[in-house]
Amino acid sequence: MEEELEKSQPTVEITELSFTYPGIDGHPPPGSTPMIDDFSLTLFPGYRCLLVGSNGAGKTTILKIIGGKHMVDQNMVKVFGRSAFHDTALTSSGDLSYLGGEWRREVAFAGFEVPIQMDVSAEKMIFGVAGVTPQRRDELIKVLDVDLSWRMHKVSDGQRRRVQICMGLLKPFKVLLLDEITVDLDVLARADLLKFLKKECEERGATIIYATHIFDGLEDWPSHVVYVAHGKLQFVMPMSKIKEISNLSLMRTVERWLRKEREEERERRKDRKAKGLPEYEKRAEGTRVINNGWAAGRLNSTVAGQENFVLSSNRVLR
Ligand SMILES: Nc1ncnc2c1ncn2[C@@H]1O[C@H](COP(=O)(O)OP(=O)(O)OP(=O)(O)O)[C@@H](O)[C@H]1O
Repeated sequence: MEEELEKSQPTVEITELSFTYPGIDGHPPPGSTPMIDDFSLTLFPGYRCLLVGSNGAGKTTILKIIGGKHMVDQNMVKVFGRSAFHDTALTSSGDLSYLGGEWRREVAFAGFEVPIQMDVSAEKMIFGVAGVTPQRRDELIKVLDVDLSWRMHKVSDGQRRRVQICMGLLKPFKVLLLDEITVDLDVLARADLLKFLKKECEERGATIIYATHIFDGLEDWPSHVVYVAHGKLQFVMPMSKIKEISNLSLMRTVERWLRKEREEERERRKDRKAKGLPEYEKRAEGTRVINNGWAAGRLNSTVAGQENFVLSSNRVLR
Protein backbone atom coordinates (compact mmCIF):
# COMPACT_ATOMS: atom_id res chain seq x y z
CA MET A 1 0.00 0.00 0.00
CA GLU A 2 2.85 2.42 0.87
CA GLU A 3 4.32 1.85 -2.58
CA GLU A 4 1.00 2.80 -4.17
CA LEU A 5 0.83 6.07 -2.23
CA GLU A 6 4.41 6.97 -3.11
CA LYS A 7 3.74 6.84 -6.86
CA SER A 8 2.35 10.38 -6.72
CA GLN A 9 4.14 13.67 -6.09
CA PRO A 10 5.01 14.37 -2.45
CA THR A 11 2.63 16.64 -0.59
CA VAL A 12 5.00 17.58 2.24
CA GLU A 13 8.76 17.66 1.89
CA ILE A 14 10.94 18.55 4.84
CA THR A 15 14.64 18.68 4.08
CA GLU A 16 17.29 19.02 6.77
CA LEU A 17 15.05 21.31 8.77
CA SER A 18 16.75 23.19 11.55
CA PHE A 19 14.90 25.63 13.77
CA THR A 20 15.72 27.64 16.88
CA TYR A 21 13.19 29.61 18.86
CA PRO A 22 14.17 33.26 18.81
CA GLY A 23 15.16 35.42 21.74
CA ILE A 24 13.53 38.75 22.54
CA ASP A 25 15.25 40.46 19.60
CA GLY A 26 13.57 38.03 17.20
CA HIS A 27 16.84 36.20 16.50
CA PRO A 28 18.09 32.91 17.90
CA PRO A 29 20.25 33.60 20.95
CA PRO A 30 23.95 33.29 20.02
CA GLY A 31 25.26 29.79 20.61
CA SER A 32 21.82 28.31 21.11
CA THR A 33 21.12 24.72 20.15
CA PRO A 34 18.43 24.25 17.51
CA MET A 35 15.16 22.92 18.89
CA ILE A 36 14.53 21.04 15.65
CA ASP A 37 17.64 19.69 14.05
CA ASP A 38 18.46 18.02 10.74
CA PHE A 39 14.89 16.83 10.32
CA SER A 40 13.89 15.33 6.97
CA LEU A 41 10.58 13.77 6.06
CA THR A 42 8.63 13.20 2.85
CA LEU A 43 4.90 12.56 2.79
CA PHE A 44 2.62 11.56 -0.07
CA PRO A 45 -1.11 11.85 -0.81
CA GLY A 46 -3.12 9.50 1.37
CA TYR A 47 -0.58 9.40 4.21
CA ARG A 48 -2.10 9.51 7.68
CA CYS A 49 0.78 10.11 10.05
CA LEU A 50 0.68 9.90 13.78
CA LEU A 51 3.29 12.22 15.21
CA VAL A 52 4.43 10.76 18.51
CA GLY A 53 6.99 11.78 21.10
CA SER A 54 7.30 12.78 24.72
CA ASN A 55 6.28 16.18 26.08
CA GLY A 56 8.60 18.82 24.68
CA ALA A 57 9.91 16.58 21.88
CA GLY A 58 9.04 19.20 19.26
CA LYS A 59 5.77 17.95 17.74
CA THR A 60 3.90 21.26 17.98
CA THR A 61 6.94 23.14 16.73
CA ILE A 62 7.16 20.90 13.67
CA LEU A 63 3.45 21.20 12.89
CA LYS A 64 3.62 24.97 13.22
CA ILE A 65 6.62 25.15 10.92
CA ILE A 66 4.86 23.06 8.26
CA GLY A 67 1.79 25.24 8.74
CA GLY A 68 3.82 28.37 7.97
CA LYS A 69 3.62 29.84 11.46
CA HIS A 70 7.40 30.05 11.94
CA MET A 71 9.76 31.26 9.29
CA VAL A 72 12.37 28.82 8.07
CA ASP A 73 14.43 28.68 4.90
CA GLN A 74 12.08 28.21 1.93
CA ASN A 75 13.86 25.06 0.87
CA MET A 76 13.57 23.34 4.21
CA VAL A 77 9.81 22.84 4.24
CA LYS A 78 7.62 22.59 1.19
CA VAL A 79 3.95 21.81 0.85
CA PHE A 80 3.07 21.13 -2.79
CA GLY A 81 6.47 22.57 -3.61
CA ARG A 82 5.71 25.87 -1.83
CA SER A 83 6.63 27.35 1.53
CA ALA A 84 3.57 28.03 3.67
CA PHE A 85 5.29 30.90 5.44
CA HIS A 86 6.17 32.70 2.23
CA ASP A 87 3.13 31.71 0.19
CA THR A 88 0.07 32.46 2.29
CA ALA A 89 -2.27 31.32 -0.51
CA LEU A 90 -1.57 27.78 0.68
CA THR A 91 -3.45 28.40 3.91
CA SER A 92 -5.93 31.00 2.71
CA SER A 93 -7.15 28.63 -0.01
CA GLY A 94 -7.78 25.96 2.62
CA ASP A 95 -5.40 23.53 0.87
CA LEU A 96 -3.20 23.55 3.97
CA SER A 97 -5.00 23.60 7.27
CA TYR A 98 -3.62 23.74 10.82
CA LEU A 99 -5.87 22.95 13.77
CA GLY A 100 -3.77 23.18 16.89
CA GLY A 101 -3.20 24.88 20.19
CA GLU A 102 -3.56 28.47 19.05
CA TRP A 103 -6.49 27.51 16.92
CA ARG A 104 -8.12 25.90 19.96
CA ARG A 105 -7.61 29.04 22.01
CA GLU A 106 -8.02 31.80 19.48
CA VAL A 107 -9.54 30.70 16.22
CA ALA A 108 -12.92 30.80 17.69
CA PHE A 109 -14.34 32.77 14.85
CA ALA A 110 -16.85 32.06 12.20
CA GLY A 111 -16.35 33.67 8.81
CA PHE A 112 -17.74 36.91 10.15
CA GLU A 113 -15.59 37.08 13.27
CA VAL A 114 -17.92 36.05 16.03
CA PRO A 115 -16.17 34.66 19.11
CA ILE A 116 -17.10 31.03 19.70
CA GLN A 117 -18.38 31.67 23.24
CA MET A 118 -20.76 34.47 22.28
CA ASP A 119 -24.50 34.12 22.36
CA VAL A 120 -24.72 32.85 18.82
CA SER A 121 -26.08 29.63 17.38
CA ALA A 122 -23.97 26.77 16.06
CA GLU A 123 -25.84 27.20 12.79
CA LYS A 124 -24.71 30.81 12.43
CA MET A 125 -21.11 29.82 13.17
CA ILE A 126 -21.05 26.94 10.71
CA PHE A 127 -22.98 28.62 7.92
CA GLY A 128 -20.78 31.68 8.33
CA VAL A 129 -17.83 29.85 6.78
CA ALA A 130 -17.80 30.85 3.11
CA GLY A 131 -16.92 28.79 0.06
CA VAL A 132 -18.20 25.46 1.34
CA THR A 133 -20.26 22.85 -0.48
CA PRO A 134 -23.60 22.05 1.22
CA GLN A 135 -22.91 18.29 0.98
CA ARG A 136 -19.63 18.56 2.87
CA ARG A 137 -21.21 20.83 5.45
CA ASP A 138 -24.09 18.40 6.00
CA GLU A 139 -21.71 15.48 6.28
CA LEU A 140 -19.55 17.22 8.88
CA ILE A 141 -22.56 18.33 10.91
CA LYS A 142 -23.59 14.68 10.98
CA VAL A 143 -20.11 13.30 11.73
CA LEU A 144 -19.66 15.70 14.65
CA ASP A 145 -23.29 15.33 15.66
CA VAL A 146 -23.78 19.08 15.96
CA ASP A 147 -27.16 20.41 16.94
CA LEU A 148 -27.50 23.60 14.91
CA SER A 149 -29.68 25.20 17.56
CA TRP A 150 -26.94 25.05 20.22
CA ARG A 151 -26.16 28.47 21.70
CA MET A 152 -22.39 28.70 21.85
CA HIS A 153 -22.22 30.41 25.26
CA LYS A 154 -24.28 27.64 26.88
CA VAL A 155 -22.86 24.43 25.44
CA SER A 156 -20.30 22.16 27.11
CA ASP A 157 -16.58 22.29 26.25
CA GLY A 158 -16.87 19.15 24.12
CA GLN A 159 -19.90 20.45 22.25
CA ARG A 160 -18.17 23.76 21.59
CA ARG A 161 -15.13 21.87 20.35
CA ARG A 162 -17.30 19.84 17.99
CA VAL A 163 -18.65 23.02 16.40
CA GLN A 164 -15.13 24.38 16.14
CA ILE A 165 -13.76 21.21 14.53
CA CYS A 166 -16.71 21.13 12.15
CA MET A 167 -15.87 24.69 11.07
CA GLY A 168 -12.18 23.87 10.77
CA LEU A 169 -12.81 20.98 8.40
CA LEU A 170 -15.43 22.59 6.18
CA LYS A 171 -12.96 23.46 3.44
CA PRO A 172 -11.67 20.34 1.71
CA PHE A 173 -8.02 20.51 2.84
CA LYS A 174 -5.28 18.70 0.97
CA VAL A 175 -2.87 18.71 3.90
CA LEU A 176 -4.22 18.79 7.45
CA LEU A 177 -2.08 19.38 10.54
CA LEU A 178 -3.78 18.34 13.76
CA ASP A 179 -2.25 19.12 17.12
CA GLU A 180 -4.32 17.08 19.57
CA ILE A 181 -7.74 18.51 19.00
CA THR A 182 -9.77 15.58 20.28
CA VAL A 183 -9.13 15.89 24.03
CA ASP A 184 -12.60 17.21 24.84
CA LEU A 185 -14.47 14.82 22.57
CA ASP A 186 -16.49 11.88 23.86
CA VAL A 187 -15.65 8.39 22.63
CA LEU A 188 -18.28 8.45 19.91
CA ALA A 189 -17.41 11.88 18.54
CA ARG A 190 -13.71 10.99 18.46
CA ALA A 191 -14.27 7.66 16.74
CA ASP A 192 -16.56 9.21 14.11
CA LEU A 193 -14.12 12.06 13.50
CA LEU A 194 -11.20 9.67 13.06
CA LYS A 195 -13.25 7.61 10.63
CA PHE A 196 -14.11 10.71 8.62
CA LEU A 197 -10.46 11.78 8.51
CA LYS A 198 -9.37 8.34 7.34
CA LYS A 199 -11.93 8.50 4.55
CA GLU A 200 -10.63 11.91 3.51
CA CYS A 201 -7.21 10.35 2.95
CA GLU A 202 -8.45 7.23 1.23
CA GLU A 203 -10.99 8.88 -1.06
CA ARG A 204 -9.51 12.31 -1.73
CA GLY A 205 -5.81 11.57 -1.23
CA ALA A 206 -5.51 14.09 1.60
CA THR A 207 -2.42 13.98 3.83
CA ILE A 208 -2.84 14.27 7.60
CA ILE A 209 -0.27 14.67 10.35
CA TYR A 210 -1.81 14.16 13.76
CA ALA A 211 0.14 14.78 16.95
CA THR A 212 -1.38 13.01 19.91
CA HIS A 213 -0.81 11.27 23.22
CA ILE A 214 -4.17 9.47 23.06
CA PHE A 215 -3.80 6.14 21.29
CA ASP A 216 -7.21 4.75 22.01
CA GLY A 217 -8.95 3.71 18.82
CA LEU A 218 -5.92 4.55 16.68
CA GLU A 219 -4.74 0.99 16.05
CA ASP A 220 -6.12 0.95 12.52
CA TRP A 221 -6.01 4.64 11.80
CA PRO A 222 -2.50 5.68 10.75
CA SER A 223 -0.69 4.64 7.62
CA HIS A 224 2.59 5.73 9.26
CA VAL A 225 3.96 6.61 12.67
CA VAL A 226 6.52 9.40 12.95
CA TYR A 227 8.53 9.33 16.16
CA VAL A 228 10.31 12.48 17.32
CA ALA A 229 12.66 12.80 20.30
CA HIS A 230 14.57 15.93 21.32
CA GLY A 231 13.65 17.71 18.09
CA LYS A 232 15.06 14.93 15.93
CA LEU A 233 13.29 12.46 13.78
CA GLN A 234 13.89 8.99 15.17
CA PHE A 235 12.04 7.14 12.44
CA VAL A 236 9.02 7.00 10.20
CA MET A 237 7.48 3.57 10.12
CA PRO A 238 4.49 2.23 8.22
CA MET A 239 1.84 1.06 10.66
CA SER A 240 1.89 -2.35 8.97
CA LYS A 241 5.56 -2.65 9.92
CA ILE A 242 4.86 -1.68 13.53
CA LYS A 243 2.25 -4.42 13.74
CA GLU A 244 4.75 -6.84 12.24
CA ILE A 245 7.52 -6.11 14.74
CA SER A 246 5.45 -5.48 17.84
CA ASN A 247 2.70 -7.64 19.24
CA LEU A 248 1.86 -4.95 21.78
CA SER A 249 -0.89 -2.39 21.33
CA LEU A 250 0.11 0.90 19.72
CA MET A 251 -0.05 2.60 23.10
CA ARG A 252 2.24 0.01 24.72
CA THR A 253 4.61 0.12 21.76
CA VAL A 254 4.94 3.90 21.98
CA GLU A 255 5.25 3.63 25.77
CA ARG A 256 8.21 1.29 25.26
CA TRP A 257 9.91 3.73 22.89
CA LEU A 258 9.44 6.60 25.33
CA ARG A 259 10.71 4.55 28.29
CA LYS A 260 13.79 3.62 26.32
CA GLU A 261 14.29 7.27 25.41
CA ARG A 262 13.99 8.32 29.05
CA GLU A 263 16.40 5.65 30.22
CA GLU A 264 18.96 6.72 27.65
CA GLU A 265 18.51 10.34 28.61
CA ARG A 266 19.07 9.46 32.27
CA GLU A 267 22.18 7.51 31.36
CA ARG A 268 23.50 10.47 29.38
CA ARG A 269 22.87 12.79 32.30
CA LYS A 270 24.62 10.41 34.67
CA ASP A 271 27.60 10.30 32.32
CA ARG A 272 27.75 14.04 32.08
CA LYS A 273 27.56 14.37 35.85
CA ALA A 274 30.32 11.80 36.30
CA LYS A 275 32.48 13.86 33.95
CA GLY A 276 31.79 16.99 35.96
CA LEU A 277 29.68 18.52 33.19
CA PRO A 278 26.30 20.15 33.76
CA GLU A 279 23.62 17.47 33.54
CA TYR A 280 21.23 19.50 31.39
CA GLU A 281 23.63 21.57 29.32
CA LYS A 282 22.71 20.08 25.94
CA ARG A 283 19.24 18.97 25.01
CA ALA A 284 20.21 16.30 22.51
CA GLU A 285 23.19 14.69 20.94
CA GLY A 286 23.21 14.88 17.21
CA THR A 287 22.82 12.11 14.71
CA ARG A 288 21.64 11.90 11.15
CA VAL A 289 17.97 11.65 10.40
CA ILE A 290 16.40 8.58 8.96
CA ASN A 291 13.72 9.23 6.37
CA ASN A 292 10.81 6.87 5.86
CA GLY A 293 12.57 3.84 7.27
CA TRP A 294 12.94 1.90 10.42
CA ALA A 295 16.33 2.23 12.02
CA ALA A 296 16.75 -0.45 14.62
CA GLY A 297 18.28 0.70 17.88
CA ARG A 298 17.86 4.29 16.80
CA LEU A 299 17.90 5.71 20.28
CA ASN A 300 20.91 3.70 21.27
CA SER A 301 22.75 5.19 18.36
CA THR A 302 22.40 8.71 19.71
CA VAL A 303 25.84 8.42 21.22
CA ALA A 304 26.82 11.01 23.76
CA GLY A 305 29.53 13.38 22.66
CA GLN A 306 28.53 13.54 18.99
CA GLU A 307 27.00 16.99 19.17
CA ASN A 308 25.49 18.16 15.99
CA PHE A 309 25.67 21.81 16.75
CA VAL A 310 24.16 24.04 14.11
CA LEU A 311 23.45 27.72 14.43
CA SER A 312 20.09 28.45 12.98
CA SER A 313 19.12 31.63 11.21
CA ASN A 314 15.45 31.08 11.89
CA ARG A 315 13.27 33.82 13.16
CA VAL A 316 9.72 33.62 14.34
CA LEU A 317 7.67 36.32 12.71
CA ARG A 318 4.23 35.00 13.52
N1 LIG B 1 7.66 29.97 21.83
C1 LIG B 1 8.65 29.25 22.31
N2 LIG B 1 9.83 29.82 22.64
C2 LIG B 1 10.86 29.10 23.12
N3 LIG B 1 10.81 27.75 23.29
C3 LIG B 1 9.67 27.13 22.98
C4 LIG B 1 8.53 27.83 22.48
N4 LIG B 1 7.54 26.92 22.27
C5 LIG B 1 8.04 25.73 22.61
N5 LIG B 1 9.31 25.84 23.05
C6 LIG B 1 10.18 24.76 23.50
O1 LIG B 1 10.35 23.86 22.41
C7 LIG B 1 10.35 22.53 22.90
C8 LIG B 1 9.36 21.72 22.08
O2 LIG B 1 8.06 22.17 22.34
P1 LIG B 1 6.81 21.60 21.57
O3 LIG B 1 5.62 22.35 22.05
O4 LIG B 1 7.09 21.59 20.11
O5 LIG B 1 6.78 20.08 22.09
P2 LIG B 1 5.67 18.96 21.94
O6 LIG B 1 6.36 17.75 21.43
O7 LIG B 1 4.53 19.48 21.12
O8 LIG B 1 5.24 18.73 23.43
P3 LIG B 1 3.83 18.31 24.09
O9 LIG B 1 3.67 16.84 23.88
O10 LIG B 1 4.05 18.64 25.53
O11 LIG B 1 2.75 19.14 23.45
C9 LIG B 1 10.05 22.59 24.39
O12 LIG B 1 11.26 22.40 25.08
C10 LIG B 1 9.52 23.96 24.60
O13 LIG B 1 9.89 24.45 25.85
